[in-house]
Amino acid sequence: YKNPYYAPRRSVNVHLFEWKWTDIANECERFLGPKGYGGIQISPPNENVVLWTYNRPWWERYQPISYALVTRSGDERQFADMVRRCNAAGVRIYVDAVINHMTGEPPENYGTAGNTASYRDWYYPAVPYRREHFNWPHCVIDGMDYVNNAWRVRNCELVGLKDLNQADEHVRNRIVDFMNRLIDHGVAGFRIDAAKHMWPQDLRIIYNRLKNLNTAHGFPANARPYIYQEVIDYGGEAISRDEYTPLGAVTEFLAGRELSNAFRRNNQLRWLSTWGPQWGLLSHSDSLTFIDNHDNERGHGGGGGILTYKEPRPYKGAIAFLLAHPYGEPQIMSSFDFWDSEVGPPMDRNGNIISPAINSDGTCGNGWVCQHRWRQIYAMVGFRNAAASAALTNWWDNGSNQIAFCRGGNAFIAFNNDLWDLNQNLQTCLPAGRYCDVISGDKVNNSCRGKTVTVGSNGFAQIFVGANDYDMMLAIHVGPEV
Ligand SMILES: O=C(NCCCOc1c(-c2ccc(O)c(O)c2)oc2cc(O)cc(O)c2c1=O)[C@@H]1CCCN1C(=O)/C=C/c1ccc(O)c(O)c1
Repeated sequence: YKNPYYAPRRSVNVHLFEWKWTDIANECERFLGPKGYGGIQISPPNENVVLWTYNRPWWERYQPISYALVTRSGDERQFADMVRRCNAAGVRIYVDAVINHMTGEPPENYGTAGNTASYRDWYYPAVPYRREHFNWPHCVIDGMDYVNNAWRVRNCELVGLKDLNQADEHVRNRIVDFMNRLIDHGVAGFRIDAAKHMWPQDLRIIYNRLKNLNTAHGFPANARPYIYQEVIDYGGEAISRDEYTPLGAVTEFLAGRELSNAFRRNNQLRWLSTWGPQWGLLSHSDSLTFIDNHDNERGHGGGGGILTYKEPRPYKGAIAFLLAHPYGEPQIMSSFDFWDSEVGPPMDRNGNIISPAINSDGTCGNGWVCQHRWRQIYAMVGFRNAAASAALTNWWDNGSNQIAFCRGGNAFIAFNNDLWDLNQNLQTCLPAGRYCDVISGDKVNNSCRGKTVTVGSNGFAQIFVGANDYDMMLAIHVGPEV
């Protein structure tokens, strides 16, 4: 970093949903590293079922066939190259681990059509998994089980997907071998898909058998993989995310729901002055936060009403708040454009995924949305890095939807979601000087493409955010973004 005392932590993750490994490696070097992103969640890297009958839906990657590292995103060599190049660019790789289940009905493994008693001996020969490695007797989770039968949610099939028995030593060892091979390649951690559907005590045993991170990739000695567990829990279910927080971090779905509500004006922004555990959210160190994810951007996961790229202005506002506030470990969704909840990534007629095109203005084409390349979003990554561990101070609000706060002496942000202008002389907590509003334009060679803010010797500045400005926030900060 330019100022040695100033070591902002890179912390923001981006979910490069359905991206190919070669494209990710390029994106690490040409964009994510330079912009200060901390990590990438990649799509499941292991072999999955091929569902042409549904025209290659996005969720086919959540139906494993084996733990071979071969998918439409690339093969094991390309995977290893991506992890090496991204680590070298300062961007960590987190693997979406689908270890609760395998595929739906394994058509080619059936003895006779639908007669479950005649499964052939080998189910998934490439692992191998056999009949005894799955939960029996056969049962499928139904809606009411989520509310009143924790046992069935764990031991029955999620939408008919063959349900592995993680209490079985052979199953544990196959899963651990798979995850340790990824750790050998240099990954920094895992998203545990469908964690709610596995017993915490089995997960604890599996996590404890994982290797320390690979020091050959720049991790300190004895570093443990960062684990964040997908537990969709809006309350009212038989299973609580609190069963999983002793094991690792948990996806905090309430963050996206509450901030979507607030930035849709269903709740005034002023109430966000107490944002964090006081809102019933997980404790800071347990909480992987996001506005939308691959599932609820399509309306699944019971969220509904979640802000997505389809409503850009409030979406950018909600993301800016998520990144400006010190609470939680935030993750940005980076989507492909979709028109129905099933459609998969842009592909050619042979089913090969089409790479994102990078336009001259830095945005993406070929059907990729690339939210992580939106100026208002990458600017807030730089803001969060500059804010580092500084506390939230000097909260101001106008009693409704105009708010502002400092991050110590490092950064200042103001939001206006009211229907009238914000025009106030506010304490920015920053040293005197001229600052670029990084939301309205990039800072290029010490000149501002967007608004300029002059901070006086008392830290105060005239802050203007018009009700009809292109964006609803203004953000300034000191020091290097990365
Ligand atoms: O209508 C569907 N599914 C039923 C409603 C969503 O239920 C699913 C949940 C789910 C939903 C709500 C919960 O409270 C919960 O504990 C789990 O988690 C999954 C995890 C997987 O790895 C694979 C899946 O197929 C699912 C799934 O279908 C369509 C068709 C099949 C896949 N799918 C989907 O919609 C696929 C959704 C999906 C896929 C991957 C995910 O990580 C995820 O969270 C959802």
